[in-house]
Amino acid sequence: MRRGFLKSPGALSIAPREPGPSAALPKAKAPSVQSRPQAAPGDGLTRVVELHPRIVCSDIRLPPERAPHFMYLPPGRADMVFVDYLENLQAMARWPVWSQCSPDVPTGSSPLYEIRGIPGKGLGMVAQRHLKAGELIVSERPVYAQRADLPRSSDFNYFNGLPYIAPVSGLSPSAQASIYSLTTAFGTKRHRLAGIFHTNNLELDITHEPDPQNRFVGCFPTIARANHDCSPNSNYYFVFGSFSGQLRAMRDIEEGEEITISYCDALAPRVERQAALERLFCFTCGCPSCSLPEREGRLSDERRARLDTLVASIEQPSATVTLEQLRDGLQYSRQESLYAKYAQVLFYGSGTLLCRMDLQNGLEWARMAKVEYLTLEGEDSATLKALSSLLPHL
Ligand SMILES: C[S@@+](CC[C@H](N)C(=O)[O-])C[C@H]1O[C@@H](n2cnc3c(N)ncnc32)[C@H](O)[C@@H]1O
Repeated sequence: MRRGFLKSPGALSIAPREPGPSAALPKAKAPSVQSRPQAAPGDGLTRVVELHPRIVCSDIRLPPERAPHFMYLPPGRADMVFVDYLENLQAMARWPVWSQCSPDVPTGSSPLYEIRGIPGKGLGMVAQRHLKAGELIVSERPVYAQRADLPRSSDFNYFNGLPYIAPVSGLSPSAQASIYSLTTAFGTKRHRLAGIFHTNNLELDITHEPDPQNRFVGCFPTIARANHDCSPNSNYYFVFGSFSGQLRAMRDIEEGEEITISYCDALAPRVERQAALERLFCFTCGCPSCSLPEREGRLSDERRARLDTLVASIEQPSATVTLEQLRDGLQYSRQESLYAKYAQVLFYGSGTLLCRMDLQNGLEWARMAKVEYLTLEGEDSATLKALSSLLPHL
């Protein structure tokens, strides 16, 4: 099995990403310690490997180089736990980011948003005042993070929760409370911790390699409260350098409006989006795009399908699309209120135009892409930085 080695913060991805699902806050009643699953079932299988920061082997039956280990951060505290191979955790422990800042576990309160009940959706985030496009709504470290595909013994599964019980049980009480306050979409079908992480984890862009075995996910207690919309108004972005998740308004959001992100492939047809949301998050999407009447719904699907084809094609350096087709892509993204796609069309479109020496349009599109990525991802945007270093004069 290929082992991805973590790079120090600062390694950048230039590939624009789609946001994934979200995470949550501790405000509401966290179950009492007594009602939480006890760590006992996994205890006989764990072994402390290092003390500062604390690294624990989670299954001593596996060869040490293949066994998942977990590490508590920042050193001396346990606000976050990371599950990965030992070698990667040891490399990560040396990152300077852990001493640069150690934000408290978020409390969920903010003048920008309120976490409250949303009919038919459980809790959600609601803007407490007008939020401007590009405004940072939440910035937080994950409380739990892991390599997505780790080898496990057959008795470590979703039903008994053994992959999660021991790592979570060593977290600080506030970090544990923030996890246990989150919702699970899977009821009794999965162990509560497995259900919570499967419902709330978001992708962490830790490496710049497009290698599926290097996928990482993490749980952000506040961002997790953002519900889904197929044309979301905010964007989740992982900032590798500070190891934090950020939620930003992609457009102006009115006071009282729900703050939403996308959990699925926004360009898939409506039936496919709905099937994926049912399967992965156990809800039926009733967002405005999914609630369009038959004819408008079909037109929306067509625009998204054309946008999908265009984006797939301009991601290739040898794309042969016309300026007219690129402009159509911008129009479809605007019509579907897909701001992340709008930025992607500008970014890849600028590359396509520059490649065929259309300097005037290519540079203008690159300039517009910078503006969009600043709005979507802020100044730490890897795409923004890549554009700035390639075209510093823009
Ligand atoms: C990451 S959580 C979002 C926060 C969650 N509503 C809560 O109470 O903590 C994902 C879960 O929220 C609910 N949810 C999210 N978006 C929804 C939507 N558009 N319609 C209905 N339920 C939704 C589903 O139960 C889903 O499994």
